[in-house]
Amino acid sequence: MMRMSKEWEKEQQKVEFVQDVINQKVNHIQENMGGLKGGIIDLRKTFWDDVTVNLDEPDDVIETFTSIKQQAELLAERERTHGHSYRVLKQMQRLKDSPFFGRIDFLEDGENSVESIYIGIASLMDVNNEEFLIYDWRAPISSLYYDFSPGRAIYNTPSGMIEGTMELKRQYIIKNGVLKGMFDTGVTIGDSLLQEVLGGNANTQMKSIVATIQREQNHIIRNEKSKILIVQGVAGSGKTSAALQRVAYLLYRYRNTLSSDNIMLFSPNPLFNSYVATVLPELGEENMEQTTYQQYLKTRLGGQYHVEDSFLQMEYTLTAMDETGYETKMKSIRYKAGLDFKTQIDHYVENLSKNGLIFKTISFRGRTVVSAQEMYEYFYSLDPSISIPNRLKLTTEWLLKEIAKQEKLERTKEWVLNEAELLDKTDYLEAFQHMQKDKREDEETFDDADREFQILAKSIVNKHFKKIRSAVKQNRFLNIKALYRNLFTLKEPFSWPEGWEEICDETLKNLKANIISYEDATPYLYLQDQLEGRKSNTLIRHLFIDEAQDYSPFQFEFLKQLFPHCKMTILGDVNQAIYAHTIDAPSLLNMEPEGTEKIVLRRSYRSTKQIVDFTKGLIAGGDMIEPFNRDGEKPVLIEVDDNDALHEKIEECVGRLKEEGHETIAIICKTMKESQAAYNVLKTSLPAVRLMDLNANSYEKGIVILPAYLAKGIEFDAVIIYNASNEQYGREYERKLFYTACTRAMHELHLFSKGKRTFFMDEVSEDTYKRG
Ligand SMILES: Nc1ncnc2c1ncn2[C@@H]1O[C@H](COP(=O)(O)OP(=O)(O)OP(=O)(O)O)[C@@H](O)[C@H]1O
Repeated sequence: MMRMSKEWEKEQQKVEFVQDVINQKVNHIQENMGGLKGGIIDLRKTFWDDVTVNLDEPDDVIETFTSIKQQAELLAERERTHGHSYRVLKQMQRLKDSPFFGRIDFLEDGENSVESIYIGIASLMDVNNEEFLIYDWRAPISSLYYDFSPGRAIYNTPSGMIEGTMELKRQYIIKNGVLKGMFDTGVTIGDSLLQEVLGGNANTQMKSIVATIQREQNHIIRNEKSKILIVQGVAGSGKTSAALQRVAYLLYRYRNTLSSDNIMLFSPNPLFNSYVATVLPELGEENMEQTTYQQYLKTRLGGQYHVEDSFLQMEYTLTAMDETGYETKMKSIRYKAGLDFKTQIDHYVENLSKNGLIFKTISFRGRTVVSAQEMYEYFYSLDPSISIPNRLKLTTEWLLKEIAKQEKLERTKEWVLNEAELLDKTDYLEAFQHMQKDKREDEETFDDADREFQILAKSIVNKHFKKIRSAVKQNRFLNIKALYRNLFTLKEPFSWPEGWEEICDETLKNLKANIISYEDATPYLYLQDQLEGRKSNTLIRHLFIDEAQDYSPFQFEFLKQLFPHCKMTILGDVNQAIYAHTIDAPSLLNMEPEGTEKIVLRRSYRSTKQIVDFTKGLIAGGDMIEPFNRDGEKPVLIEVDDNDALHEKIEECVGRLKEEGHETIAIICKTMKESQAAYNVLKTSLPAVRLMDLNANSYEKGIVILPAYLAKGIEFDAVIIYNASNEQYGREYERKLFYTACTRAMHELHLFSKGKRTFFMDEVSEDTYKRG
């Protein structure tokens, strides 16, 4: 660091100069906004003064409506302008604290002066709006900062490549307008700023990384060409970070055509959603839509079934080994995750195109309106070359007509008369208003009492039929439940997976009880969409799938169908695949459909070199993982004999970690069951400890106990593996879960084991950890 040198002073002056400009601009905006705000308040107060309300004649009504509309538009326009100024103001305020984080001096070929480019989280022009004082980190020229060290350098602009020489690359730490640190980067010097950033405490909210984006991450962030971008990145390599900065980049690059509503992120759990929620707002952008796959399944199936939670499925697969039916469930999970099952469904649908669809009779007050048999005949009388979804549409139209006929007949029935007598005041009034409206349309005069009854009858019957009509419009006359069930009674299935009969029994039993297993939910919806037509989402134009290794090939195909016109960014790590359906299954990270580009990230930034050296020994192919050079203590393994000793040692360890200033400490267990048991004991001696459960959707600093699958994607200053024994982690299948848990640690990793430690450590070199 070049403390207090001349350069330092010059840069501090630059900070102050920029702040001055910001202040002038802020004042200017605030003055304008003050007026605008006053205007809006006045307009709201006097809204009705300028509106002419007259509802006597139809023409007057139209006029009134137009006048209200005009006034509302005026208000909306002013509010929009106000909103925009407000956002700019916020941006300025953010810039003021830390106006820039980087600088490059660039001599473009053919030019004779070097230009100093300062880079920050947003652009800033000088007071005359002529020159850039700060360039947005997403501007084309800023990519030089991320892609090159001093020397020859090149960047891409919409009008072509620009080449030149970078003479200086400098990084800054500026807090509250004061320059705190400054580093010049030579070709061989490591990233000092990154050291500084990574050395700090873990946060309960993810931070933006714009000041230190690494070259390979920049390729992900700025990729524009690929329809599908696949990122295989080792634990802690910045996949999630890259994904979020990429969202910010796309919003900037396509700011006229793309908004945050057009971007969606599938994340691993609700906790993760809150963990990443502040990154984009910090960069001055709105958050994209966020959901979990589970949430999506629940939205679509929750009304009809009890949908098994993916985490409960995981809990079962990790704890129920001794229960009967366990092997069948595991086989079922694997088969239903695969593309063979998808092909099975495709064949089934093909056959259904000829015969075999199952319909539900529509009845009203115990009588049949249209029978299932009639529907069947109508459907299959249609031209077989028309697709099933289109034939269903025609059937819907036909059904609506049949229902309308029935509805008319119903109006003279006895029950209608009875119901009319029981109507309360509001229903009566409603019907009466209808009558008034009808009267105007219809010039003939009626005896009012007679007419009144007719109208009432119509309205009563209409009300009852409304439900039927809406059900028909939603294709509820098609019996998807029965059709899915039938897949498990097929005499000649396309493929016979191992244990098929037991799988069928198990599935049918669940469906009968209105339970849909996690592994059935996707195939079920896929079948439904094949029959009813795809419910594709056209609003979303960029889809991000984080922790993609956890998706089955079937789920991925399904997602592709749901978002057909989308560009996709798929990020994950094959070594963190923790679901039963991912064992031996081809991961979508290994797939390369057409238009795919794949980027591999090998460098791990989260953990110290010592932790990475240890964790890389836990998995096959770990050698390719490169630690970022940041030092810390070696991981510690402590083997104890019994529970009492285990808890005593853990308590001691937590005490020490707290003393050392670690703010987020996680005691990671294998399952929720184990977490609960650990919590019950530890809560007396460590009163501050908290248990994170499935419903947790945010976390705070302190000591938490949680199962590994909930710790996915997030990080802690220190991680304690609650029981790394061979008894607890004794199946090959749990290796990746164990690896995932250990890689959550930034600074310290402590493994406790009741009895002998897991065999996953057999291959780990003894010099990468200490025994305590
Ligand atoms: N270029 C960078 N500059 C600063 N910090 C970085 C950078 N890249 C990654 N990090 C930090 O490394 C940590 C891990 O990043 P992130 O969570 O994005 O990785 P990941 O690949 O999604 O991890 P995992 O798969 O293990 O969940 C975070 O603290 C992040 O801020």
